[in-house]
This record gives sequence, C-alpha cells and structure tokens, in this order.
Amino acid sequence: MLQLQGVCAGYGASRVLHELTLDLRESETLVVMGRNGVGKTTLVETIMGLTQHHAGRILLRGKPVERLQAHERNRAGIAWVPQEREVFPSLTVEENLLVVARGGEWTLERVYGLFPRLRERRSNYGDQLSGGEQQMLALGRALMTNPQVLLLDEPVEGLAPLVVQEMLAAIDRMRGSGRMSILLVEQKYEQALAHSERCVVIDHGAVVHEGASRDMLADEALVERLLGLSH
Ligand SMILES: Nc1ncnc2c1ncn2[C@@H]1O[C@H](COP(=O)(O)OP(=O)(O)OP(=O)(O)O)[C@@H](O)[C@H]1O
Repeated sequence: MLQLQGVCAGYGASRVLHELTLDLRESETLVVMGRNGVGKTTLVETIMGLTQHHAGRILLRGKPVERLQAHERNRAGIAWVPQEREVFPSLTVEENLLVVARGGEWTLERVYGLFPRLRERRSNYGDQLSGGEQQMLALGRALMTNPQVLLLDEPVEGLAPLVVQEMLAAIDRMRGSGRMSILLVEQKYEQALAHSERCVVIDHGAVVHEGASRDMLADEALVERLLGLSH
C-alpha cells in the first residue's frame, strides 16, 4: 500500500532519516517504535510531505508521491493525526467532521458509531472539548477523508487511562473494518504490539528491526535490546 525506499529526509540541511525503507501492507496496522528522538515523528511528517526530502522514494499503491505537496498527498489518500490534536476551535464537532468529508465508507454516522461521545457533543465547539474528545475528533476528521493510509502519531499520549482504553478499542474496531492501512507511532510498546500485526523499530533514522508484533511481544530480550526497556 505504502512503500518507503531508501528515504533520506530531515529539517533544512540536517538529516534525520537515513535510507529508511519500510513497507506498509494493505489492511494492516504497523507499529513504529523506537527510543525518544530517533525519528518516528519525522518519519510520519516525511510521509505527509512536511520535511525536507533529500532522497529515496515514497510510493502509494506503486505511484510516487514524494514530490507532492502535503495537501496533494492527503487528496491521494494519506491522512495524518498529528501529536498535537488539530481541530478547529470555532467550529462545532459536527462542522469539524463535515468540513473535511470526502465520499466513501466513513460517514458521519459511522464516525459517531465509533465514538458515541462525539455524537453527544455534536453541537459543542472544538475548544469546549476535553483532551480525549479532541483526540477522538482529530481521528474522526481523518476518517472522514476516507484515507487508504492513516498515520497516527502517539494517539493515546497524555490521555486518562479510561480514555486510552476507549481510543484503543476504537482503533481495534477501525482495524477490523475496511481496507485501510494504519501506521501507528507509539511509545508504550506493550499496548502498541497488542494492537498491531507487525512492528518496526527505528534507531538513528533507520529501521533496525521488522517483524510480527506477536513475536516481539513474546521476546523480552529483543525488546530490551532494541528499546532498552526492562520489565
Ligand atoms: N521541526 C524540527 N526542526 C529541526 N529538527 C527537528 C524538528 N523536529 C524534530 N527534529 C529533530 O529530529 C530528530 C528526531 O525527532 P523526532 O521528533 O522525529 O523523534 P521521535 O522518535 O518522534 O521522538 P519522540 O519519541 O520524542 O517523539 C531529533 O533530533 C529532533 O531534535
């Protein structure tokens, strides 16, 4: 669905990604892990076209997109939910969703079905929402564009434990429906691995491990070596 081949990218002259290669398959959820500052957010921003692209190819269904502007990539089928929840504060929940709507299987009703809380808050303005509701709205907005590829950058960061469970359950329901591919950046590796099919680990801007999430979850020594986390 989405392939990165030897991608070098960064900010201005500084390179953060070094010949990064990865493959996001159709309908799968791929989790991207790594220590702080290794380039996970830079990877997502590079896929969206928000960094300096130095070399390599980014292919969406085999077609190169690395020369496209961010809005063109979005139109081509890549949606992004950034770490900062981007919702319009002066629009209602419903207006926030409808303003980005593009035809497809994700409709207002389906998004409300995924997040009943958004239906309850449909007439509230973006700046009247809690952090968790804003994150649901940010995700709902991305779905309303009916993407082929959804990029989620630490979607449960900073949320209360109950809201984290609600978000993860919603992500699982999303995974179970349709053919969308999801690239999920997540620090909390146990959660991330439990909610994905495959994982990659990034270090110094390159992929240093790729495999089944299930296998990684079962291999404490590997987790310790790659992520430096002890139980
Ligand atoms: N806007 C920017 N301008 C310049 N350098 C940046 C910018 N954003 C990130 N960097 C640098 O790029 C490198 C990778 O950062 P990035 O945010 O991609 O890492 P990360 O793996 O997502 O980290 P974290 O887990 O802390 O979110 C860091 O050295 C960081 O200082």
